[in-house]
This record gives sequence, structure tokens and C-alpha cells, in this order.
Amino acid sequence: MSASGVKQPQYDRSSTTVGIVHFGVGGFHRAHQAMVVDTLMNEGKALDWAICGVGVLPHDRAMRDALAAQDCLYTLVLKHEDGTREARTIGSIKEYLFAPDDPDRVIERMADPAVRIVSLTITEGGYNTNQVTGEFDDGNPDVVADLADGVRPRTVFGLVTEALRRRRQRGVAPFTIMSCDNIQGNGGVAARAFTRFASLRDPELGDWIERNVSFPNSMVDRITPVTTDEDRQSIAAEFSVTDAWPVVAEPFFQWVLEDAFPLGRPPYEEAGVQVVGDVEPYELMKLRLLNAGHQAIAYFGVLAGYTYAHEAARDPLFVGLLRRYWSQEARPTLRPVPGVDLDEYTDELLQRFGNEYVRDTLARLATDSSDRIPKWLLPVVRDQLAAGGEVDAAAAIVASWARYAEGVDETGNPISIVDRYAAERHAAALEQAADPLAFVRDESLFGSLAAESAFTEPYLRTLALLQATGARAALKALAD
Ligand SMILES: NC(=O)c1ccc[n+]([C@@H]2O[C@H](COP(=O)([O-])OP(=O)(O)OC[C@H]3O[C@@H](n4cnc5c(N)ncnc54)[C@H](O)[C@@H]3O)[C@@H](O)[C@H]2O)c1
Ligand SMILES: O=P(O)(O)OC[C@@H](O)[C@@H](O)[C@H](O)[C@H](O)CO
Repeated sequence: MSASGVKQPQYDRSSTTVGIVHFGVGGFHRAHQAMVVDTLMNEGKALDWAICGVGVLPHDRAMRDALAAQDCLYTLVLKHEDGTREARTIGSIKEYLFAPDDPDRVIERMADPAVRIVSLTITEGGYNTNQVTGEFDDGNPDVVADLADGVRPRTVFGLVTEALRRRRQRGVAPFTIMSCDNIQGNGGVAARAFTRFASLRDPELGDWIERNVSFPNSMVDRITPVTTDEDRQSIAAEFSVTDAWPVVAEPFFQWVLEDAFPLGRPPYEEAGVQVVGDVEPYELMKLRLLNAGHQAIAYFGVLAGYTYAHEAARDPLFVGLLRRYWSQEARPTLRPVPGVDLDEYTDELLQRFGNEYVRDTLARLATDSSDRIPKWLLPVVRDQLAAGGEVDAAAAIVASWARYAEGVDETGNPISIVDRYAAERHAAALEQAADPLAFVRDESLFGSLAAESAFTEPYLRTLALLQATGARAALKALAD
């Protein structure tokens, strides 16, 4: 990679050593955690915390090839609201392994005593848990296959468990497992998933993991859209960088982390990370305001004919929906957040969503809804119902998803639904012509909400308006 005006790593990469193995090297990890380690390395710190990235899914082959061709270096481009961009080459990822090429190499990497953290951004769906009960899905075919064959595992659970088994057998203390996914109590969710998998493999190993492995919770934030070819071309033109897979992101950055790292950690706080005793208030704030806010604009936005998040976030009708959801429904469910003024936080969210240069797509925000709505929005609905509070805006957002899942927009064009349960959602959405509550009857997602009139009344009202008169009319009715 050649570059002009791009800050380069200020450290000798050949003298850094791997201390972190990371699963799920997508856009976000490269814009967030890898950037933090790079910042520290630029100051001569954390040189023994370089990252070995790991991909386990077939499409990760593309990341393997892109990074292999450029010594794992890549360009991070931050897009400011005034249209200016700053670019920097990140050098903290030192190595990348594609697990299907050689699972044993991945396992041995993690078994190496120098590795003290295994971190994860494997998406909300990656933890293989039931949306209502939170239980690990023992019947997932990949899990079943990994339980039968501990030698060539294909899942993150099989790989990590085998590495922990070898460490235990060799008398090496276990690494910390750090989830950086957008899930409330992500550490606890990861703990339950990995412990359950290990127990199914070997109950003693499961007990050992439960007693000895630390799973810190974290809240992570930086809007990181999918890199486009237009990004590649404009970055090449502006910065003279040829990069097969640069990453683009907003300038905003936040990472709140629980300090639970028995084998140590990089001095994250020296690079802007908030290391705290209790992450939960920050998680609730972020997931219920930002992420659920994204869902609020995603389906209504697509139905109204928008493509980008900023288009919807600048439309007064959408601002009205967001403000109502935030103030009347989400905020009453939050705990006080140390040092945060929630009025300022939501104002800043509107500004961040409205950054036109980030070009975050509504399609990205509407992806994997079956894994997102139950984790971000439905907990607000349940808390509000329990407290006798209002749920009209949240019910309207669920209705917009139900209408979106019909798979046709308001001009008759098909909507491509990207969701591991797309077929189930689409089938349920088609049934709503005969049974308007069909979409929310799936108890594996919605529990008993279809029987709660405080939810179904506003839900049915918005769904009917969406179907009869469209998204804008439904939003107007909600505002009146
Ligand atoms: N993009 C953002 O703005 C953002 C911000 C905060 C947090 N996050 C968190 O990071 C996650 C990833 O986001 P991204 O933008 O990097 O997405 P991405 O699509 O660029 O990368 C996702 C990575 O996760 C891997 N993955 C998916 N399912 C997996 C599974 N079952 N097992 C193992 N690996 C799996 C993919 O193969 C890929 O490597 C999000 O789901 C979210 O939890 C993202
Ligand atoms: O990437 P996901 O699956 O967690 O969800 C989509 C967006 O809401 C999310 O990526 C946000 O952009 C992000 O959480 C901002 O920090």
C-alpha cells in the first residue's frame, strides 16, 4: 500500500507479538478494537498485544485474501460531518487465519501462553442462543458436528473449547474471552454459550471453564458501515492508497469495559476506553437508544423510499418517531448512566445518524432483524408493559418490521430480506392478510406479546395504516 497524507504505524511491527486472538474480523473490529491497540502501539505501549484475526465462515475467505496481500495492514478512514476525511494505516493486526484452512493452527494459536485474550465480534446471532430463554441451542447442526468431532471444529465454540482444553491439559492458565458484540450482558451471554458447549463436550471441562474463565462485559460504539467499491475508489483517489478492503467509520468512538482480565490486558484506558466496574447502565443506554433507534428508522425508512440512514434521520417524521420512542418508552427503562446527560446523548445520536458522509445504509440496519429486535427493542416493550408504561412507538417499529417482511415496498419493488430466519419471517408476514397478529405469534421471538392488548392495539393500528396508506401516513398518525 502506498499512501499520501495517511498516518502510518509509528512502531516496528516485526517486534510486536500476538496477545489477542480475535474472531470476526469485519468492519467493526477493524474500526474499533484494532484501532485502540494501534493507538497504544503508536505510543510504544501494548507491543505484546498484537492481534491474530480469525475467520470461521466461508465468506471470511475474502478477508483472508485481502489481508494476506497487504501484510494485514489496512486503512481506517473516518468521515467527519463537514465532509473531511482522515485516514490512517492500522498495523495492530499482525496475522490472519481462516479456520477452515487449518483449524489446528487456530487452536494452537489460542493455546499459546502468550495469548491472553480471545475477543469476539461474531454478531448478535453468533452466540447460538434462544431469543426468549437465553439458552444455548444444543441442536444447531454445526454444534452437533463439533461435539462429534473435537479435532476439526468448524464453530467458534469448538475451536475455543479445544484450545481451552489443551491449555488446561498443559497447565496453562485460560485466556479471557471478551465479547464486543451489541448484546446486553455480552460477557454473560458468551459465558453461558461457551460453558454450555464445553459441558456438552466434557462436563469437567465445562466446570473448569465456569470456574476459571473470565468473560468481561462491554459496551462498544462506532457506526461502521459496509465498505463499498465507491469507498475503495475514493480512498485511492484522495489518499493514493490501494487497499483491497479499507474500513470507513464515523469519528465517534466509545468503549466501556468491565475490568476482569486475570491474565492482564492492554492499558486500554490510555487510549480512551472507559474501564468501569458496572457496564450495564452504558449497555442499556446504547442498545435501547442507539441500536433500537436504528431499527426505528430502518424499516419505516425503506418503506418510505429512503436508502441511507441520514435521509431518514433528517426527516421530521422520523425524528418525531425517534424522539417519542426515546423519551416516552426507552428512557424510562434505563438506569442512571454515570456522567451521561441523556438529553445530550439522544441529541448527539440524531447528529450521528444524520452524518451524510458516513452513508450507512438502511439495508445494513435492517439485516438480521430476528437477532436484533428481540435483543434491543423487545426488552423495552416488556419493561414498559410491566411498569404500565407506553409502548406505542415500539409497537409501531415492530409493525414496520412486519410490513417490511412482506418483502415488497410501497412501489411494488421487492425488498431483499437478509436474515437467517428470512423464510420464517416472510411466511409469517404473508399470513397477516388473514391474521393480522400472525407475525408476532412466534413465541420463540416475541414470547407472549401477541396476547398483551397494551402491545397489540398500537401494533395493529400501525400495521393497518402501513398496509393501507404507507409508512409516511402511519408515522403522521403516530405523531398526531
Ligand atoms: N458495524 C457497526 O457499526 C458495529 C458497531 C458496534 C458493534 N458492532 C458489533 O460487531 C458485530 C460485527 O459487525 P461488523 O460491522 O464487523 O460486521 P461484518 O459483517 O463486517 O463482520 C462480521 C464478522 O462476524 C463473523 N461471523 C458472523 N457470524 C458468525 C458466527 N456464527 N460465528 C463466527 N463468526 C461469525 C463474520 O464471518 C464476519 O467475520 C455486529 O454484529 C455488532 O455486534 C458493530
Ligand atoms: O452491527 P449490528 O448487528 O450490531 O447492528 C446494526 C447497527 O445498529 C450497529 O452496527 C450500529 O451501527 C452500531 O452498534 C453503532 O455502534
